[in-house]
Amino acid sequence: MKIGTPLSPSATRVMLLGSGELGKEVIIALQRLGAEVIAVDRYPDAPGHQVAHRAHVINMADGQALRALVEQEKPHLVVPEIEAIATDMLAEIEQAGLAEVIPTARAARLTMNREGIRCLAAEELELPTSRYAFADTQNELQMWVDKAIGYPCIVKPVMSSSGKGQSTVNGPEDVEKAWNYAMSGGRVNRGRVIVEEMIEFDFEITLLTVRALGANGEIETHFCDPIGHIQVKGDYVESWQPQAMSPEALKKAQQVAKAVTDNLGGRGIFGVELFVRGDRVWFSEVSPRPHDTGMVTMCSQRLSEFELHARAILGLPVDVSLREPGASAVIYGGMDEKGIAFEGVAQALMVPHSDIRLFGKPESFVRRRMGVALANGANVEEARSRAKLAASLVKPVRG
Ligand SMILES: Nc1ncnc2c1ncn2[C@@H]1O[C@H](COP(=O)(O)OP(=O)(O)OP(=O)(O)O)[C@@H](O)[C@H]1O
Ligand SMILES: NCC(=O)N[C@@H]1O[C@H](COP(=O)([O-])[O-])[C@@H](O)[C@H]1O
Ligand SMILES: [Mg+2]
Repeated sequence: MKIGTPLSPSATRVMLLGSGELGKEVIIALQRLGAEVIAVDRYPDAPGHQVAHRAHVINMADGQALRALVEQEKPHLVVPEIEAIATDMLAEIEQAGLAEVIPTARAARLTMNREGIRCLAAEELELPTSRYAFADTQNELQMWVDKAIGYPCIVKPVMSSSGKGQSTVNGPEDVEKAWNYAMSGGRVNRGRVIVEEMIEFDFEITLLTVRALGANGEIETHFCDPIGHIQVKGDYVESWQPQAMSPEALKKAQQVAKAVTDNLGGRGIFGVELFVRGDRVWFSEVSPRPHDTGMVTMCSQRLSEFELHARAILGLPVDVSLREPGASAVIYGGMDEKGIAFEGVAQALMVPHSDIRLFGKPESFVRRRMGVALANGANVEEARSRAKLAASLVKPVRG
């Protein structure tokens, strides 16, 4: 990979597929390393569009539109930032040698559908996961719950993220509602769900795992310190780093992460989601890209997960060391409105060792993530309370 100045023939050209809050930070990190970056998303003025060299709006699930744009822009690297992409076309693009897909087109395909990654992890790699089954109808769902999964359990569309369409089923009376909710919340209406046994975990973590070129030119695997997080309705609201865990559980978590990321291959960062109880560890899912809970690394690590991704994909050395304990807390839109404003920013920034990131999304929804508060502390508890306080002081108002 060549490092040049943007628009020069030696610059590495990178196309981000998805340009939300995570992509925006990857774009900035890439540009700081001399890359030329093209941001693509489904709507105009997405956060990453606002900082990239060029911006495009297309339906990324439309394979032909995707290929046409890749042929037009001729990126060296195509970097998926969301799951809902025409992954068959990514494979064609990779096969035809039009661009390198990060980390690989196969990783993007396997992780966009819960069925792909769950079967790989549980059946092929034999990693510990919750019990699970797939269903195409409400009757089939009920049958699997009765026969194999039991109550309580969790129902999710096979293609969804950030908790969309996900619900907990506590008894037979909840099954119909969960089925209907999954049908309305799936990304592509495939009419298929996964039902999972509810794991009673002590805590859950994201283990950021980086595959990067080492000094000898071979891929090396690096683990960041575990990130603890809290999810509400399947969407993250708070995260912190480091999450304390037993040496045994940490070892198992790293083994699981290594097995999954070795199999998926390529270069870049992965967010490996794991449930932990005592010394037991269950694999939940993996993002072959920066993870929302990893936004905490903007204040807790020497290099954020975005800088690590940028370095790894450009073939540069990485450093996953922790700088100091940190935490993040989400700022939601709280209203359905275009062009909102924020009050209380000054008050939020008066919280010691705090910072905020407002993503610049042009439209707010009640549960849309519009920003995040970050904070450091002498320990995770102090960082968490500061981040939560700072987030609570930022008040979205009608613009
Ligand atoms: N089998 C399970 N047992 C216990 N909790 C679960 C289970 N499955 C999901 N959860 C809870 O729901 C959260 C979201 O689930 P999951 O990660 O599968 O959804 P998602 O929509 O892919 O989320 P994201 O895209 O934000 O990662 C988990 O982080 C966890 O808190
Ligand atoms: N859990 C996945 C995740 O956090 N993805 C992040 O959210 C954006 C979409 O936000 P939007 O739905 O508000 O447009 C994505 O582009 C990505 O940055
Ligand atoms: Mg998840």
